[in-house]
Amino acid sequence: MATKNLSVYNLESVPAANGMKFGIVVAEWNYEITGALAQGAVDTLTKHGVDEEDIIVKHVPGTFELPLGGQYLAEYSQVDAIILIGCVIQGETRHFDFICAGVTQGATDLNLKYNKPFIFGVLTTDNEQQAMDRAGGKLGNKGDEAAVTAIKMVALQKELK
Ligand SMILES: Nc1c(NC[C@H](O)[C@H](O)[C@H](O)CO)[nH]c(=O)[nH]c1=O
Ligand SMILES: CC(=O)[C@@H](O)COP(=O)(O)O
Repeated sequence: MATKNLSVYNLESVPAANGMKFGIVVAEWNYEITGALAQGAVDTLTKHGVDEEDIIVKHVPGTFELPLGGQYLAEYSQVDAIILIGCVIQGETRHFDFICAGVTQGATDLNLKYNKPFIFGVLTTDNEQQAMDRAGGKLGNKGDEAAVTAIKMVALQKELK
């Protein structure tokens, strides 16, 4: 089955995001990738009505630190949702497996601990080309997907509160 383009979505399915506030935590590892993902997320948020001043962008050393960086934003800022941006590329050892497991469990735990959307904007790839393809390449930008997901989850929570 063909891999989905991460930047292709039904625009009408995305609620207006005016007034919503977002945090974005960006891993510095593979920054040529994560920087592009973060820019895609910011561009998509603003396209759907978010003011740039309502987007807080912070950086952490690596993907393993994303959950704690997200927790800092949840504790010390007033954002409605937090997007975690990282790129883990398989190396020679099993380190890849442990980073991916740690960020996945960490992000999952934060969603439930804070009753707030923490969006998994992390690429976990076999090689750099797969990452490039998903950071503004032929398969779109995972940052776009993460931003749309964040908007939809914030809108859902506002609807139900
Ligand atoms: N290999 C990658 C890493 N490794 C660093 C870890 O994320 C972490 O910062 C370190 O283990 C110290 O706790 N990080 C990535 O984001 N991507 C990688 O491919
Ligand atoms: C995913 C990683 O931590 C990776 O870059 C480390 O490479 P290696 O497994 O070859 O040490």
